[in-house]
Order: sequence, then structure tokens, then C-alpha cells
Amino acid sequence: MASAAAPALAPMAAVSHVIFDMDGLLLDTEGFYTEVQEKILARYGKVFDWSLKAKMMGKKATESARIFVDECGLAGLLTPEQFLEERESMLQELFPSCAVMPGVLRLVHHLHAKRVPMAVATGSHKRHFGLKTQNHKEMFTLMHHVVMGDDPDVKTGKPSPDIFLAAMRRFEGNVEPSNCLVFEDAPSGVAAAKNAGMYAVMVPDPRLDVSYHKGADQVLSSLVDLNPGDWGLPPFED
Ligand SMILES: O=P(O)(O)OC[C@H](O)CO
Ligand SMILES: [Mg+2]
Repeated sequence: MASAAAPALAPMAAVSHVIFDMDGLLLDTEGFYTEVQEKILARYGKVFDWSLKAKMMGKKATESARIFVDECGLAGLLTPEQFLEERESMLQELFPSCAVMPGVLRLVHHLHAKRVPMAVATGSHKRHFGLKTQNHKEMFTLMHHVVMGDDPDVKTGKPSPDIFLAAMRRFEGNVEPSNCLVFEDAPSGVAAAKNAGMYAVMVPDPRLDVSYHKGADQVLSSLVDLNPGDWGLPPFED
């Protein structure tokens, strides 16, 4: 007797709208921040580690600068403003060379073809957004809109829900948080999505301790592993 086919697993939720983080999720830029911050910290005889990285990533520049100075005990030696100024020229050189993360283009083109509305919600401010995306403009034209960290509606950075709620409100129609699936790499970003009442798929850097995965509704090693059907989105057909 032939064995019955395994029943398809029910989706974890049925969402209709997708919101992407950018740094470390769509674009491979987090390594640039790490590299530059390691260099600055080395000048003070200190080592940049992943527990500090976990606290800084995903935040607005001004917020992460404050964390860097405070957590590294640099008060009196370096102000957050000086830190931002020091890292700026190095970052400006690096950002335009960033690559797209694995699995991103297939997913974005698929969702666009299936008319799933997509947005970007990034802690990056407008000038850095321009540098990072200058070689990836086509992908961003597929987004309904982009909300950046210096947007007037983003009073406080991630883990505040401000940026994801702003992104949700800019979609057409009456969209609720439970309709939205957020893709994030940062602990602060996952917390922001959950604080907004949305679903969160985390795609963390493997060097981030697993204790930072908690809170996410799903954790993937790469967007290549995403099955859109898990979220009630149209499945890949290729
Ligand atoms: O991860 P994002 O896109 O919110 O960006 C935040 C900072 O610019 C980098 O950690
Ligand atoms: Mg990110």
C-alpha cells in the first residue's frame, strides 16, 4: 500500500505585507561598521566584540555612537560626535562597494511579481542610504516605500516600534501590524518588530550569540532558506 503523502504544514501566519531591514539583511554592510569600529577601538587598546556589536547594530547612528562611547568606557576620551566623525570618511569609502545578501534578489523579485507590497525600514540616515544603495537602485524601485532613521516619524530608533509602524502606515489601504512580516538581522530590529505587533523573521550573523535569537518568530541562517509559504505568502515556483 502506498504511504500517504505528508500533509503540508499550516503556515505560521498569513501575512500580506513585507517590511525589510536593510543593513545586514538586504545589503552586506554590517562588516564595514565592524571593521571601522574595530580600528577606532584598537587605538584605545580595546577589542570590539560581538556583545557590543549586538547592542549597536540596527540603531540610528547617534544612538549607536552613544552606546559605543559608554560601553567602551571612552567618556572623556571620545565624544559620540567625534566617534561619528572619525568613522565617517572610512565608511563613505566602503559603503558603495556593498553586495546584496544571499537570497535577497530572488525573494524581492518573487514578491514583486506576486504583487506583495514591500517596504524598507532602515536605521540608516538618508545620506548613508544613498551611498549604500547607489549600485542597487533597481532592487529599491521594487519597494513601495523606504523609511529611514532620520525620518520625522521615527522619533526613537529600534527597538522602538516607530520605524515599523511608520512603514506600515505608508502602505496603501488599511494595514494592521498582524498583516506585516519583518525581516531583520539585529536584536534591536527584531524587538522593534515585535514591539510593533508584527511577525519577525531573524537572519542573524552566525557570530551573534544564540541568546539574541529569542523573540524572533523564525530564525534562518540565510534568506536562501526562506519558504514564503510558511507565512502564507505565494510559494516559489522555480
Ligand atoms: O540595520 P538597519 O538597516 O536598520 O541599519 C542600521 C544601521 O545603519 C547599521 O547597523
Ligand atoms: Mg540590520
